[in-house]
Amino acid sequence: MALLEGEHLTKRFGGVVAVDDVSFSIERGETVGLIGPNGAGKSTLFRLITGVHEPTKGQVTLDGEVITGLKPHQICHRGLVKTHQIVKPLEGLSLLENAAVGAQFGGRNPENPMERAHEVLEFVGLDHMAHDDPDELSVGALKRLEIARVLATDPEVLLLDEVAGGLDTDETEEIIDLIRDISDQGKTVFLIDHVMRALMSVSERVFVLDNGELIAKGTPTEIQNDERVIEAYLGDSAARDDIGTAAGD
Ligand SMILES: Nc1ncnc2c1ncn2[C@@H]1O[C@H](COP(=O)(O)OP(=O)(O)OP(=O)(O)O)[C@@H](O)[C@H]1O
Repeated sequence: MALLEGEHLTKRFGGVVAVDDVSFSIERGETVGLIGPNGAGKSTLFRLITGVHEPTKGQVTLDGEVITGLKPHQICHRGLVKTHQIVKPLEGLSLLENAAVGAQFGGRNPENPMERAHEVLEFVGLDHMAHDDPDELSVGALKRLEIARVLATDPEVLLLDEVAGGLDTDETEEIIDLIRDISDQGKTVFLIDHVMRALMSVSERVFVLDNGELIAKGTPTEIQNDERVIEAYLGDSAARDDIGTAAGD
């Protein structure tokens, strides 16, 4: 049975159909990438899954149970959590305290939040800075702190929203390795990223949204050679070049 399923998900904002009858399923332990041109509906689809938006139609099931209609914190307690695209650590709190807040309030096992916080900071390579102020962090370290924050909740499914965005080459490599480590722990990962090299190299399957519609699903190689996908990106030459380049990975 699929771990995460969307059935006929649709979201309208007035006259805009941001997500249009999208159905998908993701198996336990899979890493799946979600791509699409700007405005395709990727963030909206993630918000329908995490309970930030209610779908106009359709539903999401997690491990066979409908989660549509639940609040984001309730969905988090069921084991599905998303990183924020723009990382804003809690002001005045150390890295350790930021991660501990995730464990304490979002955690499925909230005992010993400080211990859990240390564990996840170590996992993302930041435990040596546990008592530092997040203000001092590089963009790459901030993204890793955000991943630590969600890992602290002990999720089964992680939705990663542009965790490779804005990173330099070395930081991108570190994030790719970190996503692989998360996947190696058996977690299920669904990620949006405009950094094609990162997304294509970690994803077992890729879904493509265009104008709210899911126009393709397949392995990275299938997606990079799919005519409809290439067509969808034709207006965006940088992304098209990225898709082509990533095909060599
Ligand atoms: N809260 C909202 N109210 C009204 N329209 C919205 C809202 N959120 C998204 N939209 C619209 O829905 C469409 C899909 O937007 P969305 O942000 O989901 O796309 P995206 O694929 O995540 O884009 P990007 O890659 O640029 O982040 C766009 O036309 C957007 O303007």
